[in-house]
Amino acid sequence: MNEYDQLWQQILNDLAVVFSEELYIDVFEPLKKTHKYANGQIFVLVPNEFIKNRINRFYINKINELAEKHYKKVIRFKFVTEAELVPEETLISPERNLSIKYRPGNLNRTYTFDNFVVGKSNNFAFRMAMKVADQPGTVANPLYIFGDVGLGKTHLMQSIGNFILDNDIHQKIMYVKADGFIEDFANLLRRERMDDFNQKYRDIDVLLVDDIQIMGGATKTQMEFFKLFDYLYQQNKQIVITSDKPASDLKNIMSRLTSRFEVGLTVDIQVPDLEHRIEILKRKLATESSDIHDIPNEVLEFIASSFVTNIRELEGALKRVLFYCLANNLELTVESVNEALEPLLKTKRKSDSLNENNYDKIQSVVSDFYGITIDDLIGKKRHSKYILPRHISMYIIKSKYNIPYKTIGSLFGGRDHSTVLAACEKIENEIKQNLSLKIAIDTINKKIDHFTQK
Ligand SMILES: Nc1ncnc2c1ncn2[C@@H]1O[C@H](COP(=O)(O)OP(=O)(O)OP(=O)(O)O)[C@@H](O)[C@H]1O
Repeated sequence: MNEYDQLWQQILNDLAVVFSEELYIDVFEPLKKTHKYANGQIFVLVPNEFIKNRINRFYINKINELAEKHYKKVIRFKFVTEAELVPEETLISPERNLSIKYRPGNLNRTYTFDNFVVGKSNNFAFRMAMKVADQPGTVANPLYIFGDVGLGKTHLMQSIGNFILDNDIHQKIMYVKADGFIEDFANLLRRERMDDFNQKYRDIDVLLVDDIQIMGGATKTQMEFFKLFDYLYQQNKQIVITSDKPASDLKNIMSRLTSRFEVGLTVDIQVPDLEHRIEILKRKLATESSDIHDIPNEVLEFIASSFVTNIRELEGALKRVLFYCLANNLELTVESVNEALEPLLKTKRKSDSLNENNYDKIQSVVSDFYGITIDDLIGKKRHSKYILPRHISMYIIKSKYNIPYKTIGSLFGGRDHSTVLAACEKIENEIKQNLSLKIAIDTINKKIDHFTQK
């Protein structure tokens, strides 16, 4: 018996106690085995629509609650009839010629909830994404996911699409990067093929738009996107958007759009801590097709400590280590891994130390400009003569280097993510209304450019 059948058996035992014998025999007894497991869902085959509807209407919440109790992880049960198990391939027209990796709607099938490693930094985002996928269009619309580069926004967004498609293969999902949308819209203007455009974007159930910040400045595209957004929203079609910043921070995106983004639910993904990064490495290692499936802990720790802020880089480092050690027949030790990663680490060290020097320079230019000491700039004093320069320095570091808010916080005496985020937002908003502040920051920026280019 596999683990999903075991879990189902435990749930059946509980259901037999919770419900009357008559009901149990009618509804649950025929459902002996699970059919398959995919992307966080266990499928159970039911004999007919009647039983399926009965379970979905009255018992599904209890079943999922028991599943979480026994399994200790988020998992869902899905009850399907034989007729619903149409193989996906039969629904794809041959001319679409989709590769094995991609599914209808431009979805990358490798991005699933299953292989998304959950930790403190992404737990809330993950849970909300699961809820949205479970009940598209009803729980949170739009779902707005933001976070720094390479932290799993696309992965989570596409997991939603894959989950919905696993549930109902007839759902029409459309995943698009914002630049793809801009291009489609430009083609539409050139060829005046509004019907094609509308069919692609309006005749859908779920819209997933990645990296919305790229739409900044593309005013006509934004106007078209605004119309599309309203059209889908009015019909309760689920919309999911990702971005590298909160909606209120988006530059050159019209406010009627950003305010729409804020109507739903905003979740963020932070930089994972060391333990979480090691867990990600372990899970990636298990799926790598290399012969190496076991790496000493100290080696994993070494890799995870060297690549902190971007999971894409972390994955790349692991791949390089595996190839390098296999090709050179090396044992996986910290020394050989260091050797394998040396070229990557060298470039990283160079750019990190350049940037670190530049953060110092920014702090020193700002404190000079306002006639305060660096200690007061980064310290805890709450007087306004220190607070404004402190906030300005944080804002300038974020806008120049786009490093995580938490990292900026560490440059200012260990302040947390939300303090830095609030400071950056405050300055960003004030610049719009306060001309003298804008002039001051322009002047500071010129001085910084002068020093950092030396
Ligand atoms: N929690 C996670 N568990 C497993 N893999 C992850 C996780 N987070 C990110 N990844 C992996 O890291 C890589 C980068 O993730 P993804 O492309 O989703 O990041 P992103 O935030 O969308 O980046 P960008 O801002 O560049 O668009 C992907 O291969 C993804 O599978």
